[in-house]
Amino acid sequence: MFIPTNPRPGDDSNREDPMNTPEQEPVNTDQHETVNGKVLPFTPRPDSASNADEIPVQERRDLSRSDVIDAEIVDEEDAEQVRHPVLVDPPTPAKASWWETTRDAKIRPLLPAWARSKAELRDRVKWVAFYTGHTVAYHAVRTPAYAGILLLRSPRGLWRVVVATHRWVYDAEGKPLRAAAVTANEYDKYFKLAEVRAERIRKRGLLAFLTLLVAAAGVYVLASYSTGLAWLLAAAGVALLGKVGTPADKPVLGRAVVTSKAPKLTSDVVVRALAALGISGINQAVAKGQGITFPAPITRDGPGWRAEVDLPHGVTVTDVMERRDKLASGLRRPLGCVWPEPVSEEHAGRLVIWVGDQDMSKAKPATWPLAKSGEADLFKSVPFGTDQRGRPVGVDLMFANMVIGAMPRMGKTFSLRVLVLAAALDPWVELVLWELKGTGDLGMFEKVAHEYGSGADDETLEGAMNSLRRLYKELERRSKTITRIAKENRALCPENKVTPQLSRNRKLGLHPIFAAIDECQELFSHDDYKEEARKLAEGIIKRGPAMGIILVLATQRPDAQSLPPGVSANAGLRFCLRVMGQLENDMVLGTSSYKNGIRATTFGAKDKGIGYLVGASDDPQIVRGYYIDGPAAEKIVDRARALREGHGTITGHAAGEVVADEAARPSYSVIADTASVIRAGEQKVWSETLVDRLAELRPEVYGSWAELDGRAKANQLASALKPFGVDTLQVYGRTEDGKTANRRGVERAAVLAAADRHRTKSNGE
Ligand SMILES: Nc1ncnc2c1ncn2[C@@H]1O[C@H](COP(=O)(O)OP(=O)(O)OP(=O)(O)O)[C@@H](O)[C@H]1O
Repeated sequence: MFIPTNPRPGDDSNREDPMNTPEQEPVNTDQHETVNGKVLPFTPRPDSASNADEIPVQERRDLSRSDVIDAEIVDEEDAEQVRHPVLVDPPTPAKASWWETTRDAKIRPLLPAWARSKAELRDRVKWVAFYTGHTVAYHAVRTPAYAGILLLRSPRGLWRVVVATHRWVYDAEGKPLRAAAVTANEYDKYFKLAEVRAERIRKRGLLAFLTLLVAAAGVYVLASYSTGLAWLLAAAGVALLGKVGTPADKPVLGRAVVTSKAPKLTSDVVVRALAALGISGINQAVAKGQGITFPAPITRDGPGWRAEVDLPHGVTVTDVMERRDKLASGLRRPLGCVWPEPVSEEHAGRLVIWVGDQDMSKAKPATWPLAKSGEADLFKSVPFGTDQRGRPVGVDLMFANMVIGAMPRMGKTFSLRVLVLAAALDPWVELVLWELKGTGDLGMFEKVAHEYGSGADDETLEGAMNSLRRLYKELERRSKTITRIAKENRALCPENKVTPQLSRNRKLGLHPIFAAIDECQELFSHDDYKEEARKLAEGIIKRGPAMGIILVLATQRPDAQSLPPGVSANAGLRFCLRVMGQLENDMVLGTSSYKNGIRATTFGAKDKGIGYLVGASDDPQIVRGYYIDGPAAEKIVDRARALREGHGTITGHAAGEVVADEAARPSYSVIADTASVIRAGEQKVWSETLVDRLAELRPEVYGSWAELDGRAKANQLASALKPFGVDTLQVYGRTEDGKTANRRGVERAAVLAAADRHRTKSNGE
């Protein structure tokens, strides 16, 4: 299409009124023929343009009006440009070459998704093995019943065999033909058919007789050879006759596995369901018989069907997502099976509808990949749950904070527990855990937590506040350390934040800190603490991620009083299980989430542990957190404790210290610290080695010890441990360069026993 280059209003010099410019050059019509758009008659026709006076006045007015239809006024720079139209539509590009199109093409994977995922493949193999085993066992148990049924049905089978043989020998199939020949008085034909029949009876009779004879002789020979074989033959014969005598509608074998096949998803069903949503854009398009297209075939995808749909122009995926219940009704499937979602890399009208065979809440929960073995690394994604299709979903906790919100009893603590378990299985992570409901839901973590408290009383709240204060102060210390390192060696700290390498260097004290507060509303709505808690949490949530401090807040009352907006707005990860209203939904998932169709209000009472997870990937995901009950969590924590003992990272509460009030008490004890730095496999350790480790653990306390020489280090530790009843002794060992040496050291058992005594004493005080 062209833009007619109209003159500026009031610009007489450029005015292109045909009445005023009779001498104007005609436009080159050849150019019009070459373009692929609509040509506007923006100048007088060539044959008459040379003489405008020949155009009747009315026609000239019409022409000038038609010039501006569909047009846009553009600035012309000079009169020359006025005469030449400007192309609006770009010229049709030359066809892309094979090279260009294939280079941008989507490469389809060689193997289906289930064959590429180890977990899914293992799952399938397990299922096939279970299925086969179960089927065999099911039928084996019923063998006597099957034998009885076959025996009962064998006489009928024998009768059927006799009748069928008789009909075959006596040519029963030719009977209708012979009868027809008789009715039609076709004697020749009848005689021919009769001859054929006689011949058949002779041959078939002989064959039947010989077969019977051979079979009888065979059975007689085999039976006289062995009685066992005779019984076997008899049983096989009876079973065969029983099978023949079985009515078609009453099979002998029952069904070991009853499958309820989910209905197939077809394009008709999808279009019908979309048309029933009451979206005018879809309705208009469907009425015209166009508008909804399927860019890819509808396929099986995991345990369900996947349809990719291009919605009509102007209709967005959000329009559909916010009507999920209506879509489910249109598809005639339970709500928990229907999951519309956008495709972020495509346009806003590209919709994927995944329809599961089974309601998500009824599907068997997947096992947490770290449940039996393995360590976690918070610098990498940790397994959190599975999506609707059963695919694992992980979260990157490092450099993030998280908010978990839900109505009571919907799975908030269980979801938090999964994250704490992952953090516990990373031996370098310091755990700071406060459960302010007082039910002890996180009690199993006492063995590994640096700080722990459970309760709704003032003392526990004060403890939680102290933790926040400590973490807030820790931000300062860490930021100074990071700035110093970045100045000294940029390569060590390129992004001015904690790196895995820095976090492992215990001298720097930059190890990850995972702080979780369950039922955080107790702090944020407490009359005395709310202001300070808000300030501290906001500071930690904003600055903590870069410093390796992760704050996870869980609440069953996600409103402005319970979760200050400054805190919730800065959380990178959000998990919202069932909530009652738009306000709570947006509080946890972020402003406008509800409007955009991300609605945790659509979850039902049975959707425990299922929620919207935002921040873990480009698009919000529906995730069901792994289900790990109390006893299973206990076992995992035992493993985590052993792991931490091996790395010498049992500190604080787990090591028997009381770290509730930093200001009032010393936040360490040398016996607990010594116990924590002796590794699980070490029976005896040199004192100087322990002093070096203590200096790494708490540089501000033991740093000066590490500067002493070997003998002085041993003396220092000996006098520090003496009050706890731990004596030093001579220990044989090897130096770093492999030489044997006999130096002063301590016995692990003695240190652990003394630490235990100290802990009991402290708790009793
Ligand atoms: N991922 C899950 N899969 C299946 N069931 C779950 C899951 N998570 C939690 N549940 C069930 O939901 C129940 C409530 O969970 P949880 O104690 O975590 O709720 P909550 O939201 O913390 O409750 P409250 O607000 O009272 O603390 C559990 O007893 C458990 O049976």
